Amino acid sequence: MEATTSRSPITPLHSQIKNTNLNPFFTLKLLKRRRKIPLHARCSSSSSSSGKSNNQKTDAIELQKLIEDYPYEFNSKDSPSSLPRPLTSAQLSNLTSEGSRLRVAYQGVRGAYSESAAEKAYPNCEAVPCEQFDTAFEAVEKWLVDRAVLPIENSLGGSIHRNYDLLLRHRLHIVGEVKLAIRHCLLANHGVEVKDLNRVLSHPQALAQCENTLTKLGLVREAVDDTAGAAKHVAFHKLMDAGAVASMTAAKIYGLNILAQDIQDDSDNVTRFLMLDREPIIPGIDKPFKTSIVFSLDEGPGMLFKALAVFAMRNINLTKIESRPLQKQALPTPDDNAPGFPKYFPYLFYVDFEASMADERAQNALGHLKEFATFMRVLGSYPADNGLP
Ligand SMILES: O=C(O)C(=O)C[C@]1(C(=O)O)C=C[C@@H](O)C=C1
Repeated sequence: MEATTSRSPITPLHSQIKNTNLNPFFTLKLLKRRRKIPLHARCSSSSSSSGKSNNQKTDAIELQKLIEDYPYEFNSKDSPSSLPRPLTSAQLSNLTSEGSRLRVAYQGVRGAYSESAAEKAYPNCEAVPCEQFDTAFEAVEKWLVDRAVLPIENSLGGSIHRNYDLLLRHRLHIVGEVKLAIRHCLLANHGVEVKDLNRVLSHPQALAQCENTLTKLGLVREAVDDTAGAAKHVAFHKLMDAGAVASMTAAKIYGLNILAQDIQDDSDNVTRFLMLDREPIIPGIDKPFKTSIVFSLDEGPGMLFKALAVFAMRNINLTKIESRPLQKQALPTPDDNAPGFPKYFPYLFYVDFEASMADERAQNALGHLKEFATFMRVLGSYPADNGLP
């Protein structure tokens, strides 16, 4: 799988994509151009005062190239020479063939477990690094990428709450899940031994998954955005007193030494990732499906019992239940004041159950739940990953 998967040479997508308000067609093409011109490099060179005229010239050339390549996107004000020209079928077929390789957003930098999960979920995809979870959601929403693959729970560390909140705030659909065995290593620069270490850097989930080992070693934990980012930092700054908890892949990429392998507290350390898309998939009954929903209830004795009974009475197995305090900023803005949206009950319940939305039992169960739930949304109905991680 490694050999067939190429990485995006662009620097991680960051929150600047908030300002991208282009139409999807143009954004897709602009992104292809960005692959050749790293975003950060372009920003920093044009902001430096020296060589300003050179930059202006480069910008002009860039704009001219854009006008030539994408005439349909510019009106006569932008391009004095011509009115927009319709797309030719050659341009369209080019786009289709180039676009056939799926671009998949993940959070972190190269070597993160999420990158491996993206590659497992979509073999031969182009994995696109994003700085934050929110950025990955937005990248899909704004058509910068085709899908996102994000962690949702780990067998040792539990739920990734941030992603539960983001699932509600954004309008993406869960179209699949993928489970990945997480095997952590303790990494350090060459020449550094375990006894030299005072501190260790990693993602908070990874630090939590290695709690016993790190406590035994007496290392101070420092949380960073992702495991591979920790490895990169240790290597880049040539730290001699700090190690990183990350994957073997990260060790190879950043040229670090592996001081210890499999340092997670339990050998069965598995993270479940969700595959997200702009459109839902059509649920089937040809293979085992799972459905994820979120709902809220009125306050009162036995309300949750009553809600869960709609599944039990139809012999539907629940695989996960998560309750999250209702946060104003986690609400999907357009529905904020929609009738029936929870105003008083302070919790949202996220439930995964083993049935497809094409299954009559699931439809009846949700119809029943809707009769008394104050809010309900189906987050996705998708094939279950029942294979070995
Ligand atoms: O830091 C990484 O490498 C990630 O991919 C993130 C992440 C997470 O968020 O849980 C993914 C899998 C592991 O459980 C540890 C960290």
